[in-house]
Amino acid sequence: MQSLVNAIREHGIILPGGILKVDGLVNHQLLPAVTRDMGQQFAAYFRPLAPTKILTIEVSGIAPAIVTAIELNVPMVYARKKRPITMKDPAFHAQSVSRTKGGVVDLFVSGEYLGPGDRVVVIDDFLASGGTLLALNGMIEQSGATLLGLGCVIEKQFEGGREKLAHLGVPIHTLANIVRMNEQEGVIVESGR
Ligand SMILES: O=P(O)(O)OC[C@H]1O[C@H](OP(=O)(O)OP(=O)(O)O)[C@H](O)[C@@H]1O
Ligand SMILES: O=c1[nH]c(=O)c2nc[nH]c2[nH]1
Repeated sequence: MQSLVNAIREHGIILPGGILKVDGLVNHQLLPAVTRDMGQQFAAYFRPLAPTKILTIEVSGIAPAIVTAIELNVPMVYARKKRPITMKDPAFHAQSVSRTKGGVVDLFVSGEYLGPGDRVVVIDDFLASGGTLLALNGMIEQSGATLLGLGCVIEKQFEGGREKLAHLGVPIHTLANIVRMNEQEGVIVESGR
């Protein structure tokens, strides 16, 4: 997705620990044209699979997930990191590691909004180690829903997450791919795959 690649080149900053700061377009500020394009790209890719629901995780997955859900005209559900008193049983639970805040994070999805009839596409902002997508898949399995595919805005190819998700046997679609990044070369980014 060329508009995204251009925005990463313009806004992306390499931080210690292999973190790419893209707060200017994904994680803090959102750009309307680029965000709208994300939804159109994901929708075009996943529409033939006939999903009935988009699943993501708060907070940075919500924007790309909702624009995709709007394009596909299906509901979007986001996993919550703290269980609210409004969430009744059954609720599905998993854990992931927060890459930008550190520590283990609890994830909760209510059985009211995810269940055996659902055909689910998961959308998130980053595919890095793949741990977060595995955690989301764990909740899909608990619910009895069917995982159809995984979509992420930015893939960090050098972290190998795609390989760790291959056993799920579903298509993985990303919109921009960070091939590598370092002080000497900067951010080497290409369109996703
Ligand atoms: O493939 P992984 O190694 O699991 O990394 C990807 C996850 O890391 C980030 O979560 P984080 O909790 O840092 O950020 P957020 O609160 O901005 O969503 C990002 O939003 C993804 O969900
Ligand atoms: O802002 C972010 N930058 C990253 O490099 C990253 N990797 C996983 N999650 C991430 N979030």
